Amino acid sequence: MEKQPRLLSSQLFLKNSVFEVSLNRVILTWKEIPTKNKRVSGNIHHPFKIGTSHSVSVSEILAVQELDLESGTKDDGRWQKMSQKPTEAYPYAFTVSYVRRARKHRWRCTDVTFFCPEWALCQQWVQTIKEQLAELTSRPKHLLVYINPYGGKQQGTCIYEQKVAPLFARASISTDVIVTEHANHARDHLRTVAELKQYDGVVCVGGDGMFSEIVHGLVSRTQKDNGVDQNSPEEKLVACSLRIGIIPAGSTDCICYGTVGINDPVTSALHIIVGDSQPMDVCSVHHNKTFLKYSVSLLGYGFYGDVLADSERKRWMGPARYDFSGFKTFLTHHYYEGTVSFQPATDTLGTPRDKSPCRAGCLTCLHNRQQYSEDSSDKYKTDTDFSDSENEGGWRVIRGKFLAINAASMSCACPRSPKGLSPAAHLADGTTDLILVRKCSRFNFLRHLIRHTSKDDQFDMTFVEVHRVRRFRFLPRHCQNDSEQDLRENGKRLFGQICRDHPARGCSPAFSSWNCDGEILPHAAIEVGVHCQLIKLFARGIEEPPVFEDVAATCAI
Ligand SMILES: Nc1ncnc2c1ncn2[C@@H]1O[C@H](COP(=O)(O)OP(=O)(O)OP(=O)(O)O)[C@@H](O)[C@H]1O
Repeated sequence: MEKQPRLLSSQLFLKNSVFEVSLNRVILTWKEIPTKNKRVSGNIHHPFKIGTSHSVSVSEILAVQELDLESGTKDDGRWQKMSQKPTEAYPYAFTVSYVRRARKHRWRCTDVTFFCPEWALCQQWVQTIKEQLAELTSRPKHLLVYINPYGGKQQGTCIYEQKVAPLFARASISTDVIVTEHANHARDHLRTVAELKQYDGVVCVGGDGMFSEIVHGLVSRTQKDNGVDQNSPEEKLVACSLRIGIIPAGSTDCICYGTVGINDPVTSALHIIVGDSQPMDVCSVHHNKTFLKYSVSLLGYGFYGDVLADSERKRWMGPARYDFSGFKTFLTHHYYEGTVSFQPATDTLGTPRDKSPCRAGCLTCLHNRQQYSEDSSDKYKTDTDFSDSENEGGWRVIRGKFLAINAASMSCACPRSPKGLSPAAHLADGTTDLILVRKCSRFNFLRHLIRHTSKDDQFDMTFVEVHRVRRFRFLPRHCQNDSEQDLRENGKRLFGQICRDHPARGCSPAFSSWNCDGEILPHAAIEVGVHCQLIKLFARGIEEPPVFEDVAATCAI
């Protein structure tokens, strides 16, 4: 890294020792100056403990504040007692609040207080650090916050007020807070009346459903403002300029887990404050040239659609409904016939079978984003006259009986399934991983499901195939010539008809439902296109754990 010129360097007092403290544009360091006694004993007994050195990246400093040693420190509008006694030689002090990495991707806010011999020096430090922070233009200053008071364990408001708002205040971020009053309140507000120009980002306090509302509101508003027709599947959508922050307060918080590595409100708040930016792909889902929904994580037909449809009918069971419906759906073992057509992602780095997952600063996403920009304009427009042959115009067509058809636009990892549905899927490479699970025995399907939680490759099975794609379509067998005015009615009719016609067939219904990021779609025949990096999150992707954490974990084993 290029050596940065020093902005300030002083000997300051901290925790009973004098430290050499220095600041450049990138880093603040403080290194203990060894005293004579310590040096002697250190050389003999603790050669590595002497002169302990700490450093913090300027981009991860939240705030700096001068302390009033007479009466305490003014923090978040409240006066607090000094925890450290000043010495006579160092009567002035300032506190730097910064991000400390804790275990398992957790971030915490830590304070360090430096004592200065002179008032002017103290002022100079505070001023210089403030100037450096002011130059970090990616940091938000004014945010629009939506809180779902009913998400997860109904703790959204409390989580925001107790854990997040004090951190925002400390970092001098102002907010306009809206507690939602009904479902789709946030989506509709964003889409219509929100004065977006005055904000640097939108924050949702809730779960994946609430995040989906924000995505729909923001993406729709951006298209409306730019005159883009969402109903046209071929239309290239305009990327949203505002970043989205997620404070996890839902039941699963899959998106937060997959973009930060942990569901922890304080960690997420700190990622927002430091102004992180993680682009994300968004899939648009259309039926019959009509826009249905956007999806950022999972589109699942068959198994995952059936589990969701069944669990929706059992809301009274609480979170246990997912286990119950999952088990029930596994036992029913329905398969669905249809045609899947897809446009494979060629010229892209990476495959769904890669061993390395998408991580912070992912080079695959960076490379594929460039590739996408270069060739998306023609690819998006050439396939409107798509025909149903085996390999036409770069499209592949597969007909069959499927237990599950899943499109994972990210790994879909969550605390329950840390690997996720497609462990090597990327957050922002302009593709989705299309996983086709063909009809097989219950035993084999169980083996496939179990592999999602083990180290074994869930795609290494004869009845499973996975393709990295830019677009795909699905047409259920029994409605290929159907206008599908009411899928569910047709499904019921066909289901009855098929059962009458083929009593020995096991009575698999003709249609499943699409599970679109946890919501049921009203149609089975859909067309899906991936829009590369359409949105940005206040996140940085999952960071590789520091080496010492790995070593510690290995030692623990
Ligand atoms: N004030 C409200 N009253 C009722 N429903 C709301 C309100 N605000 C938002 N919602 C809806 O509640 C649904 C669920 O919320 P949310 O995603 O926050 O929690 P969750 O479902 O418990 O978590 P997850 O989606 O992570 O499983 C969302 O789809 C959202 O549209």
